[in-house]
Amino acid sequence: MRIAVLGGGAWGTTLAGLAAAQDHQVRVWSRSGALSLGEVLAQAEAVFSCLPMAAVAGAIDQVLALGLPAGAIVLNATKGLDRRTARPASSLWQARFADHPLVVLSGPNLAAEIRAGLPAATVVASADGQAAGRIQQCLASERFRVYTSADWRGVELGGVLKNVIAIAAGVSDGLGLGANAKAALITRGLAEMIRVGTHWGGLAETFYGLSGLGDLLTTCNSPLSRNYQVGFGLGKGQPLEAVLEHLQGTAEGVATAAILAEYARRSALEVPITEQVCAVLDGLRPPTEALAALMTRRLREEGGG
Ligand SMILES: NC(=O)C1=CN([C@@H]2O[C@H](COP(=O)(O)OP(=O)(O)OC[C@H]3O[C@@H](n4cnc5c(N)ncnc54)[C@H](OP(=O)(O)O)[C@@H]3O)[C@@H](O)[C@H]2O)C=CC1
Ligand SMILES: O=C(CO)COP(=O)(O)O
Repeated sequence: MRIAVLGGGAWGTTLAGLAAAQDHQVRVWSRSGALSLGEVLAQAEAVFSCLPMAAVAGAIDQVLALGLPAGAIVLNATKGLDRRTARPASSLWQARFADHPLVVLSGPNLAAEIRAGLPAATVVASADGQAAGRIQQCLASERFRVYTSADWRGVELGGVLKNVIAIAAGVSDGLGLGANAKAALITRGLAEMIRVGTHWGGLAETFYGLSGLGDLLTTCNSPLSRNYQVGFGLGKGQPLEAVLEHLQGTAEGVATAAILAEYARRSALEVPITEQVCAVLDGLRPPTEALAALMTRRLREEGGG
């Protein structure tokens, strides 16, 4: 396949490497790269969008102005929410490229581990099963196992929503709260992800798969995760600005938490962990008080809803 990769960061270069290793023709567009967007898009059969969320709307405008080859598959690998619409990145692509098959790729995929040749699995999801199958064939290898799914909303939202819980898990470890606390946080975080994800049209069962629970476990447990690193720094008492200054790359959960909390307030959705993550990110509450607020919530029955 001829593949255009948008974004020369950690994830773009990693996906480009996986596709190139399967002998596909890959061209990467990044602002500092040698190729223009027009050169990268020319004759592309698939466009892999691996940009940070903040860059997606602008990139879509530029791609629209240049035009996409007919039938080219749009694959979204961004894990974030759009500040203006509170929708995930694939919605922005879908709104402007309705004639193109849309696929989302999401899973427990820390780029650094994949680049080091460690094994990983992911999910490619689409309403167009043929398009998902083409991407599956394109990327699958002995080191990268690719599953398909029809629940593209749920698959994408798993990757988006777990970033907020990963910040909370980092805070928990930064405070030294132990394994019991973190297990509780991850489990109740998954319930929160399912509450929001099903509200937005994902299937509950998808969140128990690789793109939900799988990615949640990876990012809540690995110091390689940028979102976890943000939380860990906050838990250690550092201000957000200082943590972000030293962070290598994008931590989408910081913006996602604020966008989700605002949306949840307007929609009467219960997102207690996200609310506390926001309060800590905004410097309104120290992590120990956020913990106390979660521990002293109204007592209730366990359950996802
Ligand atoms: N890293 C990972 O392990 C994974 C990341 N993701 C997701 O992929 C997305 C990208 O993450 P990642 O690659 O890690 O991020 P990085 O911070 O490593 O790289 C971001 C890339 O996007 C380019 N970029 C930044 N701003 C703009 C802009 N305004 N216009 C055009 N290009 C821009 C960057 O700059 P430049 O053009 O200067 O090169 C860089 O090439 C995120 O949504 C993340 O959640 C998903 C799975 C795994
Ligand atoms: O999404 C990821 C792994 O699946 C990457 O996580 P971070 O963005 O937190 O580094």
